[in-house]
Amino acid sequence: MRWNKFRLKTTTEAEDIVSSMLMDLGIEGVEIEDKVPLTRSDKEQMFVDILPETEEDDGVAYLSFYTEADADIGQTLADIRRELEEMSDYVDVGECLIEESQTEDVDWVNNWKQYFHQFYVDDILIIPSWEDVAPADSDKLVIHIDPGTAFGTGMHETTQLCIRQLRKYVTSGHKILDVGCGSGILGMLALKFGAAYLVGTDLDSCAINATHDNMEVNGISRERYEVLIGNIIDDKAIQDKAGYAQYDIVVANILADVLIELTPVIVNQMRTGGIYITSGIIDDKEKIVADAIEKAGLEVLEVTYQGEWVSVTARKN
Ligand SMILES: C[S@@+](CC[C@H](N)C(=O)[O-])C[C@H]1O[C@@H](n2cnc3c(N)ncnc32)[C@H](O)[C@@H]1O
Repeated sequence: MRWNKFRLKTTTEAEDIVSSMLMDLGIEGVEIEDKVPLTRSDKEQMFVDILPETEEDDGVAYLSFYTEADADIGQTLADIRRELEEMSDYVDVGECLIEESQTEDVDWVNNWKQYFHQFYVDDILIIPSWEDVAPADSDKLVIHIDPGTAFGTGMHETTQLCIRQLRKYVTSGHKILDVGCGSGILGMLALKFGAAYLVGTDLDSCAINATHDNMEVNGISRERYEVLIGNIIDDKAIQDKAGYAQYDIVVANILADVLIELTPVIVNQMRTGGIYITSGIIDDKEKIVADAIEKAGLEVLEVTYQGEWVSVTARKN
């Protein structure tokens, strides 16, 4: 099946109000292209720390939406033009040109799966939940994973750095806190390495279903873990739910700037002697993260590297 694509030229000033007008008229999703720099919270969700150089914001925004190729949207387009006309009395809606084109039917949510195949992190086999384990691998430590729309296939260098540190430091009976759990991959592996209980937390509500689904596929029962959604950095309710002075290991694979704010808070969740495993640190931010960790009273034990990414492991003495 093919789709019709409509691309409306407007302004960054009007993009939010025009998007919501399109949704009110029954358009189910709007793609926004503009040159407005990403906010800090955009970057945290997207896990990007260095951005390509972009052109300066010129105030122009393009809003695209799609309809089935045979849908008659003549009335909707007329309604959109009328609404834009009315809006132009109080906001600069720009040129309001609407270009129409045809596009392929691509399942954007699942398209990436064709590039995700089983792979090893040392001797751990990480396998998409839609692939089979070969008989020769049946004796291996296997993790089945489908991150859904959350982050965490295991392919990213920062995830692998954390996996190796968890393997090294988790011992039987440990209680683990996984901050920024995404697909649940790190907590799940910690449980496989012998941990007794896991609390995962993330800002992104997609992490809940992704973590539950992955735990189930890997045979981990709900009594062994829980997932909390919210920002543990400043949400006291999440901090209280996670509990204080009780984690043997806290793992956080999040961007450097978030780790700097997280560290002085999360130190309260750790028990004395507990280990803090961080990654998500691009190489030129190694020092500022290590400094923040020391400033929070932790002793840096190890710094490990993969590609341009860094992991810092520390202990609360
Ligand atoms: C790089 S992903 C890590 C996912 C997974 N743990 C892994 O290692 O593959 C970072 C995750 O941290 C989450 N995140 C960012 N800031 C956060 C915060 N303040 N509290 C909790 N989660 C946060 C993001 O939503 C994202 O899911």
